[in-house]
Amino acid sequence: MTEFKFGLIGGGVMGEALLSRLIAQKIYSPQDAIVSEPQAQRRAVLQQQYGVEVTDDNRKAAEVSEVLLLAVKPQILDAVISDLAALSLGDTPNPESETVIISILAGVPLSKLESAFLHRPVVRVMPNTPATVGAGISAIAAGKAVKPDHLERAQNILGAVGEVVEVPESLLDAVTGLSGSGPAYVALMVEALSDGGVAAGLPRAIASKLALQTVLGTAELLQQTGMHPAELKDRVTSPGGTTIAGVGKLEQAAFRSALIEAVKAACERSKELGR
Ligand SMILES: NC(=O)C1=CN([C@@H]2O[C@H](COP(=O)(O)OP(=O)(O)OC[C@H]3O[C@@H](n4cnc5c(N)ncnc54)[C@H](O)[C@@H]3O)[C@@H](O)[C@H]2O)C=CC1
Ligand SMILES: O=C(O)[C@@H]1CCC=N1
Repeated sequence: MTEFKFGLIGGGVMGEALLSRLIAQKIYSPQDAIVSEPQAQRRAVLQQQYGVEVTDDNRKAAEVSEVLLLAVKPQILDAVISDLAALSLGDTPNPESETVIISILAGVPLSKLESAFLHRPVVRVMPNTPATVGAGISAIAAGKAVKPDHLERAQNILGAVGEVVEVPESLLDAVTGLSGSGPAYVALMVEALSDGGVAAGLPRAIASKLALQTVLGTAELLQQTGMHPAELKDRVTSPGGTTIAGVGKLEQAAFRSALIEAVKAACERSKELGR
């Protein structure tokens, strides 16, 4: 039997985001990766695009993997667990050859995964879609059976797609509400800024370019200088000028409160999904 090293269960949006970067960064070669995905069309895309082996049999992927990444929706987890029930998953006294299970499922607690996978090493992770271009950020929490070698394997994988922070598991729902879901909030903002530019008379292509680069450049400036966002806002707002007129409108529309509430709502939904 072929020995794979990286098994992906669920070749959807986030699974592909991680897979694509791991292959591009040569963390795993296509021959060392296998994806289990029930949709034939998705299997064909993944096989064609990345040269990986594909299957519709979760057990096949799990059996041959040193790292098994679970990337299905939380609602599908029970089906996956029953597929993988009783698999030995590298059952060995040597922790180095034991399969590490990495779950990126929003909300699903380590305790559920550990009891389903017979106390195997499980790492719970919340990544985000900028992982596709190596600009992701993942928060990770290690399960009880995770040894340093296992954690290193998980960190190597996530480190290849962006930054990694370790947090207590109790904070992962909050992470989900902020950085896991955050790319959608930022994408809405870029789209709305572009719409604003069009409303003010700019051609769409120029408005979109200005909107995107403004978000990118502002993030870069804050990161490189370590400046507090409030200080940057103060620097941009000239007395009696244009920016304070715009900021006034944002405050009137409760822009900041909307973002705070969005993060809180997504955190709550993550908790619900885990119940
Ligand atoms: N999309 C995102 O930005 C992020 C998603 N996540 C988590 O990643 C997981 C997947 O989310 P998405 O990629 O957005 O969803 P998705 O729906 O794009 O991908 C899920 C994939 O799993 C496949 N699937 C369905 N049943 C299956 C089964 N029984 N066995 C194997 N595969 C099966 C589906 O066909 C689909 O391709 C979720 O648990 C989500 O919480 C985490 C961080 C960010
Ligand atoms: O929307 C979701 O449920 C997933 C988890 C974080 C981002 N996407």
